[in-house]
Amino acid sequence: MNDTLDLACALMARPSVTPDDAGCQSLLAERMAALGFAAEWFVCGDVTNVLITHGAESPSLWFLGHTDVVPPGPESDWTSPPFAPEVRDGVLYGRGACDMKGAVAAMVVALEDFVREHPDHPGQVGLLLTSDEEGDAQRGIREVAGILAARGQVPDHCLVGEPSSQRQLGDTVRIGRRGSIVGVLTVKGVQGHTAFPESIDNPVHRLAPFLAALVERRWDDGVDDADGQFPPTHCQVSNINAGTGASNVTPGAATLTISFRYNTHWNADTLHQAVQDMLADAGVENYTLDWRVSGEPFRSPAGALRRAVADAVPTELGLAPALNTGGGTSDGRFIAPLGTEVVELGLLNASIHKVDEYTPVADLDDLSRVYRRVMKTMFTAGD
Ligand SMILES: N[C@@H](CCC[C@H](NC(=O)CCC(=O)O)C(=O)O)C(=O)O
Ligand SMILES: [Zn+2]
Ligand SMILES: [Zn+2]
Repeated sequence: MNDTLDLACALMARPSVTPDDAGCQSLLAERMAALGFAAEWFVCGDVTNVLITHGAESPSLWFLGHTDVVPPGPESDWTSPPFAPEVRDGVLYGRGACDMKGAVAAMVVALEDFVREHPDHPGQVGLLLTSDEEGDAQRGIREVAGILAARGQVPDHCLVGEPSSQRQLGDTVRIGRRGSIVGVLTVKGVQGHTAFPESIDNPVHRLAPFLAALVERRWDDGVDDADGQFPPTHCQVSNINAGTGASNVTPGAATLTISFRYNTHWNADTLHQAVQDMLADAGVENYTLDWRVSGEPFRSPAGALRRAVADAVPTELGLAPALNTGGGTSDGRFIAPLGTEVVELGLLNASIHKVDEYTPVADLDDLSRVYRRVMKTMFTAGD
């Protein structure tokens, strides 16, 4: 019997593609109610959020996770069906295995074990879940954080379970995240016959010098200051679209999607301006440029949670984690601005969003033990 594995499988069997929670959160809330946890629901449109807590005082430590998963793509590409979790050679396969139903199961089992052992613990432990982390993230933790902040109900510490580990469970802990913005640039032109260049205006050709400059640009050298480090800012083209399909017709417009991951040298406004300046330098005039800000960079100052994690990982897993701000962004970006200490530790990230997503089965219990030790360190004298 492996409680963490069983619970991970029960969650993974529910096809909770964003924003559908598919009953994952009520499964957890009902199960944890048996140990005296209280649940508060935040249903925001088609997004389900829940805060499940035990204890009512300060200090508070909430785990933060999501029950939604990205779409699996064609099922025929998977070795076993994405929503029929399967263990092969000690590895659990299925959508959500590492991102992040496995970590949610580890959190729940850790919380249950901790409360069973310390029913009268000081402070508050909890679990905040959303079904809109993988989507546009408007009505998930962003909205709940606003509601809680208005009430003054802000956690002191928050442990996010996104898959931070690279090669070995616990080798990487996130202590902040870069900012993320997406720009959609549409360069306008005049469609026409390729044999008559004098009567056309090819937007792909207009785009080319800008694209070359964008790809070449070194935005900064990263940040290394008293508050910690950030990797360099970079920009990736994620989509480029133009053309009618015909080989002798020039397109009327070309569209480029660019994704910036940036450090504190920049903010959304300064990046917008920098891209507009580059467009002007490249002679691109007839265009539209729409931006979506996913989140500004954040770093969490060192506190009791970071110390507890930095102690729990070597104690339980026998290795010292690297502390960094790499990877994508996370829902921690909505919690950190409340003044909460945010630290992130989760499963291996090698297969996130991929076909045949997986996690080693042993990592589920190992992660749960780390989470439990963090609570013991923070709320009891430890063991
Ligand atoms: N869907 C939202 C937020 C996107 C968040 C996403 N985060 C990850 O993939 C986490 C990976 C990791 O743990 O490193 C991202 O960074 O794109 C949006 O688009 O705003
Ligand atoms: Zn995730
Ligand atoms: Zn994800």
